[in-house]
Amino acid sequence: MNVEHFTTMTSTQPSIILLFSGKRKSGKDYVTDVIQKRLTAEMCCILRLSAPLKQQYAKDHSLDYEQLLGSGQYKESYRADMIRWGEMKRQQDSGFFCRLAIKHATQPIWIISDCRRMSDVQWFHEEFPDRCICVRVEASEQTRSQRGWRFATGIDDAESECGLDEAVKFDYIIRNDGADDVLEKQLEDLLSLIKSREEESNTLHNIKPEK
Ligand SMILES: Nc1ncnc2c1ncn2[C@@H]1O[C@H](COP(=O)(O)OP(=O)(O)O)[C@@H](O)[C@H]1O
Ligand SMILES: C[C@@](O)(CCOP(=O)(O)OP(=O)(O)O)CC(=O)O
Repeated sequence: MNVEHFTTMTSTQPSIILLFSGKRKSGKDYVTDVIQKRLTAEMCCILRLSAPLKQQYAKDHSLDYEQLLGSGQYKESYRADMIRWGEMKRQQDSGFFCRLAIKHATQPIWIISDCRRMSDVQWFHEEFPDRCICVRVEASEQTRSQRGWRFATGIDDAESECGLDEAVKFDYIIRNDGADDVLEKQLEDLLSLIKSREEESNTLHNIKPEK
């Protein structure tokens, strides 16, 4: 699909917000990177709820922020305590990390690549009604294990990994077990859904696309 099909919004308000979730090593970062490249950096930005969390946690504990953003063991070493700290902050203010994550976003299409809790999804639906698309990335435990996942008690059986397992109506589910052709077909379908929803959003919010 050519990105020319997507209108360029003149408003600083997003026209579409893609709320991604998925288990560890399901491929959230991989899939969202591909979609953002297809939509171009001018049209679409990836926003991580974990980024402001990791930034503050790294500052408070004199840790390497860049390594916490990575996918290695360094991050895993601090995951449990970051979860604990993050949940404490959310209990005080459920939108705390959401507001920080979107603070500097200017593109018309936002990808929130790491939703984990119902409070994350609810915040975006309440702040941006009719503009959210919920996407789940799924992979088998075998595939996830091949990508380096190992079950961790207190993490893989807790809210951080299970908070969106039920009671969420996903608009689209991406099966990401490694077959490139299967993934490609799904990405094309999702891009079509994004286009149609963006057109609906423009109409609903009466925002005229640039000529
Ligand atoms: N469809 C795919 N094809 C090839 N590699 C993939 C695919 N999906 C995920 N990966 C790889 O698997 C690992 C985990 O993916 P990642 O996106 O980091 O998962 P998550 O963000 O859900 O924890 C990464 O090394 C990533 O490059
Ligand atoms: C404390 C966390 O924000 C850490 C999230 O780190 P990542 O988003 O890097 O995790 P994966 O990519 O799924 O492996 C989780 C939370 O419950 O807030």
